[in-house]
Amino acid sequence: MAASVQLNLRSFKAPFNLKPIAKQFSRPGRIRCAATTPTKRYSITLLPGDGIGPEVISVAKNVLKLAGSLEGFLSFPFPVFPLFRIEFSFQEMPMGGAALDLTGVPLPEETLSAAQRADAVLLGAIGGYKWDKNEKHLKPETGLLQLREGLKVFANLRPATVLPQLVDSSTLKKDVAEGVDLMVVRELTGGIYFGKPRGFGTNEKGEDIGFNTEVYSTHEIDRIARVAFEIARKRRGQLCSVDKANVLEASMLWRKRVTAIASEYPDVELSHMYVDNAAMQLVRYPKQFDTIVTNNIFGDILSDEASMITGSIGMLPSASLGESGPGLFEPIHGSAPDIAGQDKANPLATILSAAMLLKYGLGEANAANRIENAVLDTLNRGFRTGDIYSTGNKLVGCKEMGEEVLKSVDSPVPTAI
Ligand SMILES: NC(=O)c1ccc[n+]([C@@H]2O[C@H](COP(=O)([O-])OP(=O)(O)OC[C@H]3O[C@@H](n4cnc5c(N)ncnc54)[C@H](O)[C@@H]3O)[C@@H](O)[C@H]2O)c1
Ligand SMILES: CC(C)[C@H](C(=O)O)[C@@H](O)C(=O)O
Repeated sequence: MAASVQLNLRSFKAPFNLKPIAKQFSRPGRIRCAATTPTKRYSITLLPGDGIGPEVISVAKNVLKLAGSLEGFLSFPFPVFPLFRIEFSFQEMPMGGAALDLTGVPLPEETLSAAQRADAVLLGAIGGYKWDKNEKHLKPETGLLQLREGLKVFANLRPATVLPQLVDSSTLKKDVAEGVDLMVVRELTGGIYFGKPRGFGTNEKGEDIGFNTEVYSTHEIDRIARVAFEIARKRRGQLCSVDKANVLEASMLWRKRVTAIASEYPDVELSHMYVDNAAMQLVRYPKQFDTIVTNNIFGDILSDEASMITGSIGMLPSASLGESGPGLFEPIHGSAPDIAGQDKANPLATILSAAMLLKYGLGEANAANRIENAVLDTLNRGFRTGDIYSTGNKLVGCKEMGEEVLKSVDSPVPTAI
């Protein structure tokens, strides 16, 4: 099936539905579909990567498969029957350190072309101590940047929502963390990560230097600003643009263009904030933020900071979208080498990334909601990995957490209202 992956700005809304689960519909019985039942087929490229990447991807893949298989049933009036079926075909490809060990490069051509051909891409995480001293072009991280560039996914959405179930896991006081629901819109394919000139050299004193360039053009700022305004419009109508316009020329242009684009969105309230203040405000009073738009490097840092408000970096999903072509969906955390291979990773960020894949990548909002509700249900039933554990809950590993989410996906379908 052709990907439903165009950046459909009108369809953006907060990817996590926190409204109380009020209605419970019985899941339709298992029905053997007639051969004539229309089938939606989606090809998903899986990039497990390194460290905890394979652990969390294997869990998320099962959740995705099950959620897809439950779609297409019309449950009222009885008898139930399938209107359509969803089938996924998964292709697993090496990426990052795993690819370096296998092929000598962090993003083999075959991996990039499989990702480009897919309807959507789900990535675990890349990197690890083993490759930390590699030359730049042989670092796992370089492969990730090449992938984002190769897929042209310039808009990175990183929602940070404090779930009522996890408010005690936040490092912030309950009254500060409670109710936080923000979205960081990070520019992903420009700025200092990609700007030229860059490299190593020597200065006039003969000293070694390393240098990078923060550069943004008008069209790069305009397109990410429009994505952010569209998202803010679907949320609470407030957009805060974060920059360093008191010092950096690239930020001065950023602020000028975001202000200009604001005239297309009179219903959205725009504010500007310097990044140092934003970092402080995020821990002082995070509820003031609705949607944040910022450049590549500030978005990287602020979204990690925002993750701790929610309890753990193991909870935050992300979606990276371009104007066309497949989206890239990944948890915001890294390969966590300190806990890799120990069944300690929290798979929820990757499971929620799979939900974002369904919603933003394939337009399957119903299946996405099913997964989000299953995550809430699993937390309601008291299951916690170590990073979000608090007394009175049940401590589980990555695999068991995945099994519990599967049970919640497979149980009566909670419909959020
Ligand atoms: N998108 C990516 O693939 C990505 C993102 C960030 C970092 N990295 C890479 O990952 C490697 C490790 O980086 P780092 O240590 O700075 O960041 P990290 O996110 O891997 O880990 C930071 C801390 O958070 C914990 N953590 C992360 N994910 C977790 C999860 N799902 N469940 C429980 N705990 C979790 C880790 O155990 C660690 O203590 C580096 O090579 C880095 O470049 C990759
Ligand atoms: C691993 C690294 C290249 C990456 C980034 O800096 O974008 C990571 O920190 C992230 O946030 O996904």
